[in-house]
Amino acid sequence: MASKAANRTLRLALRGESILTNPRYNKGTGFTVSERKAFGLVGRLPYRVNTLEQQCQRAYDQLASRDMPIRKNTFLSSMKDQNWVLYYALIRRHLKELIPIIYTPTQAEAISQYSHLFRRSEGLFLTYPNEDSMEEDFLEQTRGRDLQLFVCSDAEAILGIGDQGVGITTAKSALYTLLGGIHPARSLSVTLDVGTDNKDLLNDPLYVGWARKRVRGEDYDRFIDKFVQLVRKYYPNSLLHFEDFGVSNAKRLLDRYHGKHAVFNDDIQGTGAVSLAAVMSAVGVTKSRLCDQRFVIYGAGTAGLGIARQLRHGIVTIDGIPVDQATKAFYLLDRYGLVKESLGHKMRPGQEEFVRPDAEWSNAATNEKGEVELLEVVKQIKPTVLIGCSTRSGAFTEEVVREMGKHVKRPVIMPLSNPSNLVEVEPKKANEWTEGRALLATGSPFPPCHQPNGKEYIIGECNNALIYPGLGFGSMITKARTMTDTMIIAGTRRLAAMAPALHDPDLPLLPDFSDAPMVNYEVAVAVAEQAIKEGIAGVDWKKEDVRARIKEAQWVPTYADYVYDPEGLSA
Ligand SMILES: NC(=O)C1=CN([C@@H]2O[C@H](COP(=O)(O)OP(=O)(O)OC[C@H]3O[C@@H](n4cnc5c(N)ncnc54)[C@H](O)[C@@H]3O)[C@@H](O)[C@H]2O)C=CC1
Ligand SMILES: CC(=O)C(=O)O
Ligand SMILES: [Mg+2]
Repeated sequence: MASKAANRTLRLALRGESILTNPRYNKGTGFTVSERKAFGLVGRLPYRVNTLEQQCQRAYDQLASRDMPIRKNTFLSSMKDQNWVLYYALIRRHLKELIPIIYTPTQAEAISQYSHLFRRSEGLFLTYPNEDSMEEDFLEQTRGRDLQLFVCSDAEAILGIGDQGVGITTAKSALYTLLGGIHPARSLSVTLDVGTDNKDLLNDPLYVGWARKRVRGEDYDRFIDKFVQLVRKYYPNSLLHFEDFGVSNAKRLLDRYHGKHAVFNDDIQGTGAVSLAAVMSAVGVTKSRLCDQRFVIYGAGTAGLGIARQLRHGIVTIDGIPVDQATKAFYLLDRYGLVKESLGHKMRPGQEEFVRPDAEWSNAATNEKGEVELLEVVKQIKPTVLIGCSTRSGAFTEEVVREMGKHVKRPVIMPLSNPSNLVEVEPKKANEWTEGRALLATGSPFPPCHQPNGKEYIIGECNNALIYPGLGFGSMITKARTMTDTMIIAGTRRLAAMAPALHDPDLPLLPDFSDAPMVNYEVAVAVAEQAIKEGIAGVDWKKEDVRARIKEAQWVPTYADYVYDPEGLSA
């Protein structure tokens, strides 16, 4: 891979053990003969110098000898603690195979066992009882660092596995580097530990987080705000990425800080964007428009509402339909069935935007609690698009899917819940129940299905990782003061334009994850161009220079040449 990084020379003040134990600079057997002499490593390493390629081969063989995905996950996480270049170079060489190991689905298991698998911590931990020393703790980990990205989580709604106390941000940061090209030293994962309501963790004597009930209300807001203000004070041009916050906080926090700092909620905006791209690709296949669709969204929480808003925004901006009219295309369901007026206080903030009038449902069949369930909504509405983000495994039953397939030639079915075992319907079944007509996309990777004509149908992976690293990089690189909806739409359109299904309806709705670095690069370019166009960028680049600037700024996992210099870098 040709890049500036390949030819860099770094002047380092570290020697001996201190360079070998620093994952940012360690090369292991990759240190050259002259580097070994300069850095006091001749007697500390076996004789043979390996190329990065050879190191990757050895690491891959070691990885392959581990049979269970979770064992591969822990192996890779140790490797990240030892040698960043090797870790990222190895995964880049086997992207499609290894992303499911370091991300969904295996990372869900790693997070749920975090306290038991614990070896070494990564990133910054800000814990509620240490609130008074937060600034000191923050500065201790960040002082002198050129940070551009903070990925934070309070771990209340990790993927679909719920409250995990501590978790996810390191995986999301790693994907920023792998797929977006962000220098791993420029991002920091931050755990905001405000306790947990997960009884298993509270009762686990090995739990490493703060074993108290979650702090909520004003105390919670003050704690989070203190952190956000530190980011704003010390890193005013950084991007603050929120991940897997609980449904009562995710949108609220995004709204609170939007416009004040460049903030991004991945579950709301990233998921909304990738889902809109998938649906744009599907309407390309069905030769219809976004505004022709009837959308049923099952699970109206953080992701479900984010998707509904983003799809609506797409209808408004792409098809030019007024927002009130666009809203009418959406039918949301949550724990209490269809979101309709009479739900009253059961409705959570945000759902009221999409509430259906009761009168529309006066003749609908209800369950014993008076709720209109999914099957009935599908019967009445005959949706063209069915999206799941409910964490309820198997919710798209055979009856539901067959009913949908009765009325629509190419039903678009997107069961997005992660990890894989929580998927609303296995793509293989949805494919079978619609005789191969369904246009499918899932949140986690699934094997291809077989069509009745014997052809393979590859399942597009509708995961925010296909777009958030590019959205984030495009915003950061241009020092955008805020992440605007129009920047997100620009990135989404660029992603949708790369959909394989646009060229052949038998191909997947979204690009393959093995192309995710290229896809995210294109997204970053689109976002950066838009930020410059809107006048909110902190750089004054010409549009025609954006591609080269981004390429040049991307970190690639190759070894730099090192020169010993007592005045050089030491961290
Ligand atoms: N593919 C992707 O890129 C993404 C997928 N997700 C997945 O979506 C799922 C939901 O995530 P969030 O929205 O963050 O969680 P959330 O907790 O905010 O939302 C889940 C919603 O589903 C509802 N729900 C639960 N059981 C239900 C049932 N039986 N019937 C109907 N609704 C039910 C809940 O009341 C809640 O409103 C998770 O599995 C997550 O991994 C989330 C973000 C991105
Ligand atoms: C992919 C993701 O962000 C989630 O499942 O929460
Ligand atoms: Mg998430």
